Amino acid sequence: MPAHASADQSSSPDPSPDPLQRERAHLAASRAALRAMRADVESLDLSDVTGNWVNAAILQREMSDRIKALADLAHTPLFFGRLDYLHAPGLDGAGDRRDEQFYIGRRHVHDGHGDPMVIDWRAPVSQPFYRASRKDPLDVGLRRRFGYTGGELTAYEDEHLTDPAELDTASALLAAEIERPRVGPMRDIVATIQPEQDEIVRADIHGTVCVQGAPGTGKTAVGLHRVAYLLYAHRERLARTGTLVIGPNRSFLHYIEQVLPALGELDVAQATVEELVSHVAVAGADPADTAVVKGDARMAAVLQRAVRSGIRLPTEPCVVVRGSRRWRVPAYELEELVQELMDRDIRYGAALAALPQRIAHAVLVKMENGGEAPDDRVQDAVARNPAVKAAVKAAWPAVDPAKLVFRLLSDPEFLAACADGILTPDEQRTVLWPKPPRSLRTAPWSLADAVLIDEARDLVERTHSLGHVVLDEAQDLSPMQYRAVGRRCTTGSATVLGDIAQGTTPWATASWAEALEHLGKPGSRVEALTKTFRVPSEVIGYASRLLPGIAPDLAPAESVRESRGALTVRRISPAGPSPDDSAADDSAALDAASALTPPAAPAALTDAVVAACRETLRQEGSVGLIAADARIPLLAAALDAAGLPHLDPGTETTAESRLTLVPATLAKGLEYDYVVLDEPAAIVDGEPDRRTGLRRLYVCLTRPVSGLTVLHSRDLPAALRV
Ligand SMILES: Nc1ncnc2c1ncn2[C@@H]1O[C@H](COP(=O)(O)OP(=O)(O)OP(=O)(O)O)[C@@H](O)[C@H]1O
Repeated sequence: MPAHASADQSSSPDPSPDPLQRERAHLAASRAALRAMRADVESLDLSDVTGNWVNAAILQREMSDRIKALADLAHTPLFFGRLDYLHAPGLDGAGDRRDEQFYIGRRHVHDGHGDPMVIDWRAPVSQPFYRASRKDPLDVGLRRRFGYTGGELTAYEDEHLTDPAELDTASALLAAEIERPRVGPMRDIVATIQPEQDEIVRADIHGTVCVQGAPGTGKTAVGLHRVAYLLYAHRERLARTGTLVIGPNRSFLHYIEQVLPALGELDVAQATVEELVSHVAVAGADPADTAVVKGDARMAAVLQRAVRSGIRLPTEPCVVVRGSRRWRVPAYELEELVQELMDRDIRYGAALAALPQRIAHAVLVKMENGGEAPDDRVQDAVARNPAVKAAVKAAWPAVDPAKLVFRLLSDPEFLAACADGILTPDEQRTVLWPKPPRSLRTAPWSLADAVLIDEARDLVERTHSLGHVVLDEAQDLSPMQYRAVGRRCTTGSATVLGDIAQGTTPWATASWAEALEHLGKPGSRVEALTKTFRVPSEVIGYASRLLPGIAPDLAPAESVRESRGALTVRRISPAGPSPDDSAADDSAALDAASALTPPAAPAALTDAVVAACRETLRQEGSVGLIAADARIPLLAAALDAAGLPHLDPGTETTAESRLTLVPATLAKGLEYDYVVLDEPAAIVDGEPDRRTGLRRLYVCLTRPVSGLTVLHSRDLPAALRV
């Protein structure tokens, strides 16, 4: 692929013979056009068009969003690619210009005549930028990628896809983008989306897509670009129905929250599962075995019974007195009405709202038979009659979801009645609170309890469903949590992203087929991403040694990074680092030696970790010190004592502050140029079982982009010793 980086600075009249100058001229003209578009919007006078203040406020907001979207961000290139078609393509998305050359960028820019200067990356005409290949050029003669330095267009790279003489070489610009040091929040990848990723980004909105991807294969990036794509392709529909991105915790959401705004999409909600089900304040945590049972899909059946447990078939008639007359609906007729509602597949609350109307209707029929001519207003009045209300209350009592779950968890007899044949007696004992709380307010609600309440709420009243939901780190959800997410997209679709090998909850899913079933999207397609953009080969090779033990069905990822990455595994003896301490394979010998020596004093390890952080900070980019949660306070104090400022994972790294101290349980989804990993054995021990511990370690080992330093005083897990 011919690459060009230098410009001929000659001042020849436009069009310049130097292609780079011509491209710069197009960039300057596009920027001017964007400024003009923005000025147009800013100068619109809304005073005539807005009939009332509500409309005015809405329009004003739309306008200010549009003005924001039209900002020319100095460090975000306006276009990053060019496609020269062999023939004029279908004009969909390209305005009415009958040209074969298109500049591809983050947003659409047109000139004063309405002719496109830059085409949105999501338009159909841009798609071949991501998909065209020598094998299938998709009518593209030339694909040009642009390189920028500090907002200046400084290079370009050409691929003549139909030229058999041109060699197929790797893109240096793509490699540079992948290798670029990471500081600050996650950034978009629009310029370098890969074909297999693009397939997922542009998948049809009607279907749910599940992506199994190894660490760093771009699952999160793909999910976010997919939302941006869907908002472009189905803007009106999704503006009505809404989109939501669900992530594992706030630090993670903070890390990704800039990506969609950078793509011009400001209106996407982001939440954790906990936030979705925040009907009660979560104050407690369940022991693992309790959480597993509470998260089991069988709990849905228990709740179904519990919600309906108060229904009673009437045995008394309902007598309505109106004026001087009494109307009597006999018990058998009421029973039929209740039975019919029980048989129908409608929400408990909808049936509760329908029953008084049904009874009132029965009264009205009797009135008509008695020679009266009642209208709808009479029916409403009868439905509100105290006798009808009392009959409804006796047959179909209102259900408060939180109270219901409270009762289930504190009343063994009620639980036994609802769980009979569904949960074993042992399981029932497991879910009961050891000491029933006094009141709803003082109950030690756990996240699993909040999910149960959410399920009960949905049985009473249908949960609002969105147009599209992206669920990241999906492997960690319990079946009941999948159901909670699933009911938020019953009428829409979902993008489910995860990695079975990174499942670190006791209820983590064993298979995507099962997860999709619980989500209510059985049989959805599952795609695999296997090329890691983050983790260098040396490091992914090392971490993948854990795979046979933690997810035997998964193949190791392949790294697309140019740099093999630096991997150092060092045992710290009580006296300090061992003399020979550079490469991974040293650890086996060192481990063998350690059988004779007592475990290293933690102080020596901590000193070595602080020294490694200081050393690593000499290089450009971000540094993450990842350690077992229990070791965080000690390490924080040691870093403070050494005068090394450090951040929490939720805080953005900046050029001045590049070191983040990361508890192992918060490392998921994050990445750093360099990772210093403290005492793997402590990370494994931090989890309730060994497999989960090793999975947590796998997550931690796969956070670095360029280098990994593992420091340990205790033995490494066997798979990592050789
Ligand atoms: N096509 C691409 N071009 C350039 N960079 C990419 C591309 N795809 C992914 N990346 C980069 O690779 C890194 C990992 O991506 P991402 O975090 O989305 O992976 P992931 O699969 O969600 O990882 P994990 O499972 O570890 O959470 C990010 O820095 C992302 O920007």
